Amino acid sequence: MVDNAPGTQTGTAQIGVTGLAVMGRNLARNFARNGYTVAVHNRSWAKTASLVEDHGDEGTFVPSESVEDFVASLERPRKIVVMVKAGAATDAVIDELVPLLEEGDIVVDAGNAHFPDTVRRENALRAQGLHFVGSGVSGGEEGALLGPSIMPGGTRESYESLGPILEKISAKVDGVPCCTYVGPDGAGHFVKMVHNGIEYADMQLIAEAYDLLKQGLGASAAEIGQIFADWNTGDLESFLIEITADVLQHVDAETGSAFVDIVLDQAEQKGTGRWTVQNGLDLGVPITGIAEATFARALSGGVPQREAAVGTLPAATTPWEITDRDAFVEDVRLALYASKVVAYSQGFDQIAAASAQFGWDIDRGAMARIWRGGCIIRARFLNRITEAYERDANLPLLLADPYFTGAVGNGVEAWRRIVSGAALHGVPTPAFSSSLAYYDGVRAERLPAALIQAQRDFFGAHTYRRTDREGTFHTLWSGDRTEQPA
Ligand SMILES: NC(=O)C1=CN([C@@H]2O[C@H](COP(=O)(O)OP(=O)(O)OC[C@H]3O[C@@H](n4cnc5c(N)ncnc54)[C@H](OP(=O)(O)O)[C@@H]3O)[C@@H](O)[C@H]2O)C=CC1
Ligand SMILES: O=C(CO)[C@H](O)[C@H](O)COP(=O)(O)O
Repeated sequence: MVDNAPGTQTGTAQIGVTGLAVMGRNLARNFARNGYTVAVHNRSWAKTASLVEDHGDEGTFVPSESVEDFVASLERPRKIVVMVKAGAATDAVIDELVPLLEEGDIVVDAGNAHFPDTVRRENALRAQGLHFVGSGVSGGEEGALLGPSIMPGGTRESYESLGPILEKISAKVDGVPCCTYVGPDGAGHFVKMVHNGIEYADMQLIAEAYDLLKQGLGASAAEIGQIFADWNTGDLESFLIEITADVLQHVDAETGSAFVDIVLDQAEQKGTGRWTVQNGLDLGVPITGIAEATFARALSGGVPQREAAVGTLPAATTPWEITDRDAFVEDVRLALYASKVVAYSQGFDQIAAASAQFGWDIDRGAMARIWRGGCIIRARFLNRITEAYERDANLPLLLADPYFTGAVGNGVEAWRRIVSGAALHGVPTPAFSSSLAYYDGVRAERLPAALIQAQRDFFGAHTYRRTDREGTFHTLWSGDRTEQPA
């Protein structure tokens, strides 16, 4: 049902959506299907018109051609979801909206904004008496329509009126909404950024598992697709494993080849993975799985370097002769699971570090809970992560939770066989390998970092601490080599 023609002003809409490309269009439909009267607007009229024409019967839409009419069509306090391209487009839309709004109105940026932008925008709107909610939304086109995972930040006060609406349209797992208040200003977009970083790691690990099965067993895409389908019935059950099985079994209509074999092997990105890695460096949190996944995309797209290397750099490997196919498949599965736990453990460390740095007080168990459904990284094992943080909300390392210690410990020998086999036989596994190196690093009783500290003190008088007493020291390396308190 369409409540008004463009240009009329009823002020009856309970929520508004501006930006009606794939995500905004489906979010608007989701609100309408859940019984809300939805004001809809897009910079160019065609998208608004086609939404109303194609889906006007799904609920009550109030379409507007101008921003002024759009704002006027909303009941107060207004709740406006902005779903446009991240960056300058979002600022442009906010700048247009703000002069038309009144104290207490809520602007929700549901795009993939970079969290420092969200902090800036929240400050600016708060100074004008408005609420600004930077909210992560994950689930793609289908999730937006059927129930995404929603990660709203901003003020708690804004969540009191906005939260119930967002919870209603979100995915549900065991009746629990995949939406909760994340924390002040940029917290929601930060959590969405880390979600995407983990998404990169998960996808890279799956791609490496596929490559291992392809190169190790010489298996076809369809055969590997069947292995992934089998894995999806166990601990690895997840949206990404499920779609991987589907993609690998898909045949290109034009050539009759496996679809994956005709796709150019250069992975692109819009940038959320890169932001996650940049932030990991800023916070000093080793998110090696996410970083390797991001760099692996960069390597795949490094055409001049790849052209210079292919056929030039010696492989110097012997063929990987696998005698027990089933045992190899099981080793890859265990290595994938263990590497995946490392990537999530590192991502949750990053959330904890940012939460402490920015005073966000993010509940990591709640984040795992709202990622169980609706989003791209939804997976059975997120239940286990939720349980781990319920056991200990301040868990310093997810890997050290007894469940994960056991699960990863169970696969560690398989993991070593796979990573060493891949190195011996020249199969690139950056995320599997770096995750195992992280595991061995974080569990080591003593690290060679001691030598780095000694070197730093030698060449730059950077000082060091001792294992046997408190204090900071410097050795007179170019003098008599006595030690002095620093
Ligand atoms: N696609 C996905 O799977 C997901 C996307 N997101 C995020 O959601 C947001 C929307 O994504 P998506 O639906 O894919 O659409 P796009 O990111 O392709 O953005 C297109 C929309 O932005 C509008 N727009 C662009 N520039 C401006 C501007 N200067 N002023 C006003 N409007 C502008 C367009 O209007 P017009 O029609 O007039 O050009 C259109 O409505 C993005 O921030 C994206 O990162 C989040 C999760 C998943
Ligand atoms: O936000 C998302 C899902 O939650 C998008 O799917 C994500 O932006 C895709 O990222 P990229 O294009 O960098 O692979």
